[in-house]
Formats: sequence, C-alpha cells, structure tokens
Amino acid sequence: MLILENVSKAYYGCDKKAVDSLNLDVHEGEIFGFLGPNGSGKTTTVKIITGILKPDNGKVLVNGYDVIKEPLKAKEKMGYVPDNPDIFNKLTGLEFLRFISDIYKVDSKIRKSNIEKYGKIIEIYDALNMKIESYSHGMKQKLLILGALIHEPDLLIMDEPVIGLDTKAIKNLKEIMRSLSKQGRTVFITTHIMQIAEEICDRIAIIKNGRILYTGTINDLKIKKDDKKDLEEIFLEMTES
Ligand SMILES: Nc1ncnc2c1ncn2[C@@H]1O[C@H](COP(=O)(O)OP(=O)(O)OP(=O)(O)O)[C@@H](O)[C@H]1O
Repeated sequence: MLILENVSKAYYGCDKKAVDSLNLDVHEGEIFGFLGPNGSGKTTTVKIITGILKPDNGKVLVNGYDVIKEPLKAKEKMGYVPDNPDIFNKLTGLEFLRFISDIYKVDSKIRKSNIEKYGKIIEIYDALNMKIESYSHGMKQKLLILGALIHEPDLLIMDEPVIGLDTKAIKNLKEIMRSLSKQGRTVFITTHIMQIAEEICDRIAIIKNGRILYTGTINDLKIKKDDKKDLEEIFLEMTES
C-alpha cells in the first residue's frame, strides 16, 4: 500500500540528511508505527509521504502511484493528520470539514454521515459550530482527525496523533484505527509513546538520525533483543547508543 524506496532528504543549508536512504513497505490493512527520538526524521518522512516535501532521492508509492509524478492519484485515498493543529482559525469546525470534503469531492450524504459518525466517536461533534480559534489544542487535534477520515481514506497518515488528546479520546482513536484496519485500510502513525505502539501496531519501524534501525513486529524485536520484555527499554537502548 505504501512503499518508500531509497528516500533521502537534506534540508537546504544542512550537511546532515534528515532522512537517509529509507526503505519501507507498509502492507494493506496494517497499523504501522514509525518510532524515533526527537529530530530522528519522522515528520520529514511523513511530509515526503504526503507530498509536502520533495525527496532529494528515491520515491514514494501509494497504492502503486508515485507521490511526485501522480500526486492527485496518490493522495486521492490518503488522509493526513499533521503534528501541528494550528489551521484555519477563522472557520468554524463545520466550515473546515465542508472545505476538506469539497477538496476530496465527498458526496454530501457521505460527508454528513461520516461527520456524525466519527465526530461523535471522537467527541467533537457538539463543537462543530464554534470557530476553530476558540478550540483547545486537543479539540483542534480531534477536528483534524475527523477531517482526515471524512473521505474514507485507504491510507491514514497521522503524525503524533495522540499528543494533546485526553485518555478517552486516545481510547476512541485506537478503536477507530483498529476498525479501519479491520476494513482493510492502512494506518501509518508516528509516536513517541511505546505503550501506544505496543497496544495497536501490527509492525513498527525505528528510526534514528534519519536511518531505519529496525522494521518488523514488536514480538520479533523482543526476541531479537534476548527476549527483553520492555519495548521502552529496547527503544532507549537502540536509540541512545
Ligand atoms: N525546516 C527545516 N529546516 C532545517 N532542518 C530541519 C527542518 N525540519 C526539520 N529539520 C531537521 O531535520 C531533522 C529531522 O527532523 P524531523 O522534524 O523530521 O524529526 P522528528 O523525528 O519528527 O522529530 P520530533 O519527534 O521532535 O518531532 C532534525 O535534525 C531537524 O533539526
């Protein structure tokens, strides 16, 4: 569903590559966790996958479409939740969702039904007539998640989606991710929180200094690391050395 082939990127003026020769193959229907310490290249990778940044080398294929060469086809069935929820402050939540729906040409019945369904699960539905500028950080995050779900994406990319969410919202988001995965949809999330990765991710990749150190299941990683039980301990050992 999502393939990265030898993707590299250095920011202008920086000698060091933010991401360096990344290869990933994220399978259809899986929940894939992209883990790494601060500054390891997670957001840069997400921005390359979503076509916001152009890689210096390599390519990204979404459902077989090259994100650079066929951006509309690649992004048609992609949903994206950025790590920074500061957007469109002067719109109401509903106006923002209508705007997103128009971009993706979502049928009005599907739009209304998904806004109600996911809006109620995420618990933002009752605030949709308020201006976004009056939302808390967590409410903005919820709105962005709802906006990414409205066109029923086959690939949902979320950059640190649980930051700013309360316990119940995190639980509800995990249920949404599991339900998308059951429907054969693919979820790609970045997270710092090992517990989230353990609870929901089918496979993970660990990135440090722009390079992938491990790709596979958490169980296989634990076996590889002498049957250590604690993912956090393994993660720290791998990323701090
Ligand atoms: N706009 C930019 N200009 C120059 N360097 C950048 C820019 N954005 C990120 N970087 C650098 O690229 C590297 C990777 O950053 P990135 O934001 O991808 O990491 P991250 O893993 O998402 O970090 P965090 O967990 O802190 O969000 C870091 O060294 C960072 O300083």
